[in-house]
Amino acid sequence: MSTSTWVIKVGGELLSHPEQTQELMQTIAALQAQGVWVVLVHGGGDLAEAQLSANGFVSQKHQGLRVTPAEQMPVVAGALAGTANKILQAAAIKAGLNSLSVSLADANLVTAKIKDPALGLVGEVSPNDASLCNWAKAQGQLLIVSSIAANTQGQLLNVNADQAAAAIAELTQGQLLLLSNVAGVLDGAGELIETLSPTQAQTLIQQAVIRDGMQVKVQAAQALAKQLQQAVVVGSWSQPQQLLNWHSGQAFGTQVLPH
Ligand SMILES: Nc1ncnc2c1ncn2[C@@H]1O[C@H](COP(=O)(O)OP(=O)(O)O)[C@@H](O)[C@H]1O
Ligand SMILES: CC(=O)N[C@@H](CCC(=O)OP(=O)(O)O)C(=O)O
Repeated sequence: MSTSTWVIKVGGELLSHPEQTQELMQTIAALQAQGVWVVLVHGGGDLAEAQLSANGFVSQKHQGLRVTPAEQMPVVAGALAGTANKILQAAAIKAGLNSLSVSLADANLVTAKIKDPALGLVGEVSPNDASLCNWAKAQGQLLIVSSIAANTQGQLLNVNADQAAAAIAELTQGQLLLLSNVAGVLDGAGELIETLSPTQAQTLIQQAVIRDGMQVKVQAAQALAKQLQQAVVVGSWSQPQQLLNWHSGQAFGTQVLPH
């Protein structure tokens, strides 16, 4: 059986739904049995927000990205590379999956640099070394990846998890699925957009119909779709069964098209 690679990204809100988290892991086990190797990239924005607030910090977002001053980085790294990453690792173990939970800073997966000093320690990443991925794929190990990176100056960087997932999909030449707390990209009337071309996306962003975190998501999806010349799915994590249906050819969510 030939093995295909899927990079599935889940937004942090999933972590507040343990039953759905478990269902997702069971679905990943079923996909693996059908010859799909999965990398699970995760967010954890809600958790980071809660931990920052518990530590007396006020956190701000700029165009969907969390401004991350150096003094807030230990808390953000703890929430994302620690709590969120290991909650998912534990859920994978419960589902009987053989898995390894790491961050973008591990195994030279990516190179990272500061995106814009005005945003603090927010990182921008490019794919680098696929050795760990190749090994994990050969072993049939699920890889769980948090979006904490490090630059060559030894600074931890906070990377938007959709951008992290796009870099890992480029690294592995995998199919990217960005799963969030909404059915997909919605139009001005709140209806699901089934296919989204670059021109349509540009218009909807200009009209602020696509905004905040969804704008970052759509732009990451578009860049990757163009790079790999294949559609990227933006859908919901609430019905993991859709992933199995998708494997048998049934579309769900929004297909973000390369052209
Ligand atoms: N056009 C749109 N369609 C769907 N969601 C949108 C749109 N514009 C903005 N959003 C917001 O984007 C959110 C998803 O992005 P984000 O919060 O970053 O999710 P995640 O944490 O899952 O990556 C939605 O819950 C919604 O509030
Ligand atoms: C720079 C930046 O915005 N980093 C994000 C990383 C986590 C993330 O993207 O989480 P979700 O997928 O749950 O939104 C943050 O701190 O929230």
